[in-house]
Amino acid sequence: MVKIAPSMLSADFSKLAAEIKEIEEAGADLLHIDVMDGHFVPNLTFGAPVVQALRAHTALPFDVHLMVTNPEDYVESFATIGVEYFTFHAEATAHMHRLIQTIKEHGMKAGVSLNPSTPVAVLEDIAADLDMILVMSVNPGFGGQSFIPHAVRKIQKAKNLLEFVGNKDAVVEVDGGVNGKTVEAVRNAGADILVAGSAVFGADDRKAMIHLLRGDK
Ligand SMILES: O=C(CO)[C@H](O)[C@H](O)COP(=O)(O)O
Ligand SMILES: [Fe+2]
Repeated sequence: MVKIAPSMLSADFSKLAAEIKEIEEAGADLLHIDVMDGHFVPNLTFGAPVVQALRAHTALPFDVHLMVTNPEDYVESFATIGVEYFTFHAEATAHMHRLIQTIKEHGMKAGVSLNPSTPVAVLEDIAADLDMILVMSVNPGFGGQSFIPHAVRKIQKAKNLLEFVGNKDAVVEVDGGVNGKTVEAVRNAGADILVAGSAVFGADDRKAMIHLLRGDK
C-alpha cells in the first residue's frame, strides 16, 4: 500500500502545530517538509529551527526535502532533530556518494531528488546506497503546480533501477501536482510514497482526501 506524505508547504504557516496535528489524526503516514533557501529555488520557506520546534508536536516521521545549494551544510542540524529521510537534490552537489554516506553516518535515511530535466540514469552508480529516489513531477519551488506527465515514466525507471541493483529497501517518492486526477497514474507506476500539498491542505475534508489518494477501500 502506498504512503501519503502531506506537504507542509500548503499548511497555514500561522498555526503549523495545529495543522500538523490535524493531518496526523486524518491518517497521514509521513510529514513532507520542504526546505527552500531562495538560491537553489526562487522561494524561501523555513530551516532547522522551525522543524525542530515542530518535532514535539507530532509522532509522524519527518520527510525532509531540501531544495538548497550546499546541502552538506544542513546534515548536522537536521540529524539532531530526529528526521527519517534527508533528501537533497542531485543538481545541488557534485558529491552525491559522499553526502549519502554522511547522511547515513548521522543516523538518517538518504534520499536524492531529481528535477524534471534530470534523468534517473545519474543515480545508476549510487542506487544501491540510496534509501529513497524522489521524482519531482513539477519544477521545485512552489506548491500548487500542474503535474508533469513524463514523471509517470520516470517513476517506473526509478523502480526498475532499484530492482536492477537489488536494493529492495529503498522507496520511490513522487512530489508535485498529485491530486485526485493524477493519483491513479502515479500509483500504477509503482510509487511508494505520494507527496500531496495543495490537494490535502486545500481539501474541505482532509481525511477523505488522504484516504482517496492512498486508495483505501
Ligand atoms: O517540493 C515541493 C515543491 O517544490 C512540494 O513538496 C510540492 O510542490 C507539493 O505541493 P503540491 O502537492 O501542491 O504540488
Ligand atoms: Fe517537496
